[in-house]
Amino acid sequence: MLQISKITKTFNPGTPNEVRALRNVSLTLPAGTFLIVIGTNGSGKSTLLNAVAGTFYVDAGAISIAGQNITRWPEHRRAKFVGRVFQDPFRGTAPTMSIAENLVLASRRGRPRSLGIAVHGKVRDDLRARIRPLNMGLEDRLDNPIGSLSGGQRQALTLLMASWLKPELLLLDEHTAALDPKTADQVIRLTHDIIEHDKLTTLMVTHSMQQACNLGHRIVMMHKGRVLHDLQGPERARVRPEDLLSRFEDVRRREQLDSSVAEMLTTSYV
Ligand SMILES: Nc1ncnc2c1ncn2[C@@H]1O[C@H](COP(=O)(O)OP(=O)(O)OP(=O)(O)O)[C@@H](O)[C@H]1O
Repeated sequence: MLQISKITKTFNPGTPNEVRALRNVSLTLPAGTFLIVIGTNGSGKSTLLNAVAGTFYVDAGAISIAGQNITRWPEHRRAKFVGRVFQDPFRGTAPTMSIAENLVLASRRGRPRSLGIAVHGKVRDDLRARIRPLNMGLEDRLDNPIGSLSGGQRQALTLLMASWLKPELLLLDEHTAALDPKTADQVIRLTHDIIEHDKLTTLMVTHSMQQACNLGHRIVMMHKGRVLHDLQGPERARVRPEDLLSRFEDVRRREQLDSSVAEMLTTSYV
């Protein structure tokens, strides 16, 4: 269960570069909920994920995971509960270490690193069995450095590693945006299978309305640091990509109207 209560985050407060990235955002995700986050550029989607992961502390409000208030926990302490995959396939893995070594480290998240990375015998067999379902032939390349893999192969492994220990929360930030369409589809199928199989509570940011409609249980649309729409139940079940696009169009029209009104007001006062 993830509970976000009235969180706010302002970057560069009191300066000309001030950005109110999150304004009083509240969300409750019962355990096992797969939430898709969509929204206009700069609406606060990544900031929301960063706030939950502990990249920074929020200015106000509270965040709890599995009943524990983690609002003031540093990022490394939250990492035990949170698995994460970024847009950039080059983040999240150690490029000079082998596939096997990376996987062993993922399987030990939150435990001392001084244990050494012995990868032989049964451990190798277990690793092979875990990565075979990716259907990328990586089970025969356990000793290859991760840096030698393609972006899609790396992203599939990063996803596997992030979900290895069945985290309380999985955060996916546009994790297929840098992949070609075929590889993106493959990683999305894998995403669906892992989340369904392990019933992981998940927040996934995407700009693809198709992905938003095909995946998950609930869709939140953000705009200017706020949750503008929260589609659940029958409303979520009915929604189509074109419906979501028309909601974006509404936002754009309202923005245009607001700026025209502001212009008119400014003009009439000069
Ligand atoms: N570390 C930071 N310092 C200053 N401003 C930031 C920082 N992180 C985000 N912002 C600003 O906060 C706002 C929200 O950014 P965020 O990255 O959360 O948007 P987003 O919805 O993920 O956008 P996009 O869809 O374009 O990736 C933006 O105006 C962004 O420039």
